[in-house]
Amino acid sequence: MLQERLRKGPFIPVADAQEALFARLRVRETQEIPLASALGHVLAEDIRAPRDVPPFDRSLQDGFALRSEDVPGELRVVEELPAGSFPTRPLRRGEAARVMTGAPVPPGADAVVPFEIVDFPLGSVGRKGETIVLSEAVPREFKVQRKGSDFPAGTNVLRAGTRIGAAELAALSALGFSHIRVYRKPSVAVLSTGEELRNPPEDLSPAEIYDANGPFLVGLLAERGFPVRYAGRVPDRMQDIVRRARELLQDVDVLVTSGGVSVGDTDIVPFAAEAADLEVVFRWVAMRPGKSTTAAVAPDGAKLWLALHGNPAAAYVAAHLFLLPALCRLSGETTPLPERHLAVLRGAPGIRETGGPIPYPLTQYYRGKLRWEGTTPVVDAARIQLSPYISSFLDSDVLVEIPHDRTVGEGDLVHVVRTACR
Ligand SMILES: Nc1nc2c(c(=O)[nH]1)N[C@H]1C(S)=C(S)[C@@H](COP(=O)(O)OP(=O)(O)OC[C@H]3O[C@@H](n4cnc5c(N)ncnc54)[C@H](O)[C@@H]3O)O[C@H]1N2
Ligand code: MOO
Repeated sequence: MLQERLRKGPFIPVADAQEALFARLRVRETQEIPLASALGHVLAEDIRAPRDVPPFDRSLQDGFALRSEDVPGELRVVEELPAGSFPTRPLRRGEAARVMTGAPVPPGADAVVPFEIVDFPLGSVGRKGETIVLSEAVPREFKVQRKGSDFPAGTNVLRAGTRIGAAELAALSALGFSHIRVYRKPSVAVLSTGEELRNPPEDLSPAEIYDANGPFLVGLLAERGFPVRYAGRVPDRMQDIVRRARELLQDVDVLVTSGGVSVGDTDIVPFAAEAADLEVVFRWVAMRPGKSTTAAVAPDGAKLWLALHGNPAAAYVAAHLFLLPALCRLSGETTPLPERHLAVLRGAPGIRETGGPIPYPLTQYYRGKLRWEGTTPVVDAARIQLSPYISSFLDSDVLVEIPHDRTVGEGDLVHVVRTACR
C-alpha cells in the first residue's frame, strides 16, 4: 500500500530521476507575444531571416565610396550620403560619393576609402562638386558591408527551443520581428512546511526559526525570470498541506515545497502529494544531501509538485538539480540539463565532515564557488558542507559532484555542475 510504496529506497540515480521527470512533464502551450516582452522566454518556432540584414550595401567607415578600378587617381564627389539617405544615381567612371558609416553605397561602387587615406587638392574638403585624390590602389570590397552578409534572407537564424536573451533580441529586432511565438513560462508557488517556521519580523518562541528556504527559492526563480510567488507557510498537518497544495495548483503550474520529506513523524509531504491526486515520479534519489527529494506530477503532466528537503543546503542542491531543469523543460528548452565542467578542488572538506561513510551508494554534492587560477578552473568548496548550514549559500555558485565510491581532497580534479538555464 501507500506506506509500503513510499518507504525508503530503492534509490534511483540523479540522471535517471531527471530523465523520468522530464519524460513526465508537458511543455507549456505557445503564445504570440511582443518582442519587447520576449526576454527569458523560449522560442516555439524556428526563425528564418524574412529579409536581408543589412538590407542594402553599406559603408563601414566615414569616407568616400568609389569604383576600385578608378584608383589610384582623381575623383569627383557627386553625392553626399549621411546614414539614412539613399543614393540618387549609380556612380560612373571617375566619380565618388561622400558616405558616412552605415550609409548606402551607391550602385557601381565596390569600395569605400576612409577620410584618413584621402588627399584633398587645394581648396577641396571633399564636399559635393569638389575633387579628391587617391594615391594608392584600393582592393574591391574594402570597407563595404554587403546586403544580406549578416543574415541572408531565407536562412535559419534561431532554432525553436532557444531561450531569448539580449543577443537573440538584437537579432530578432534587426530582422524586423515585432512579435514572436514562444512557450508560456511556467508559474510557480513556493510553500514552506513546518510548525517551527516564522517570517521576520515575527517574534520567535524557543525552538522556532525563520524561513530561509521560501525566500531562497523565490529568489532563485525570480532571478531567472520565472513568475514565482511566495505562498507562505503551512503547518505539518496532512489536511492543511493537501488543501493548500490543491488551492495553489489550481493557479500555478509548479508547486515547490520545502520540508517534511524525510522519515520523521511529521514528514508527510510525499503522502500529501498522492492525496492531492498527483503521481509520484521519484521519492528516493541516490544523492546527498537531498536524498528524499520527491517529485509528483498530475497524470497529464501539466502540474508538478517538487518537494524539497527542509534542510536548506539539501533544498539548495535539489533546486539546482531538479527544480531549475524542470522549469527550463516546462518553458520549452530542449536541453535543460545542468552543464558539467572539470575543475580543481580547493579547500576540500573531506568526507569526514559530512558525517562518516555513506550507508548507501549516494553521489555527494558539495557546494562551492568556481573561479580561475591563471588558465585553470578551480572550485573553492564552501567552508561548511552540512545540510542545515545556510552560511554555505554565500560561498557557492556551483555544485561539486563526487561519486559515491570516491573520496576527494585538495587538488583533485572534480566535476562541477552548473545550471545554465535562465
Ligand atoms: N532517521 C532519519 N532522519 C533523517 C533522515 C533520515 O534519512 N533518517 N534524513 C535527514 C536528512 S538527510 C535531512 S536533509 C533532513 C530532512 O528532513 P525534511 O526534508 O523532512 O525536512 P524537515 O524535517 O521538515 O526539516 C529539516 C530541518 O530543516 C529546517 N527547515 C525546514 N524548513 C525550513 C525553512 N523553510 N527554512 C529554514 N529551515 C527549514 C527544519 O527546522 C529542520 O531543522 O532529515 C534528516 N533526518
Ligand atoms: O538530504 Mo540530507 O541533507 O542528505 O543530509
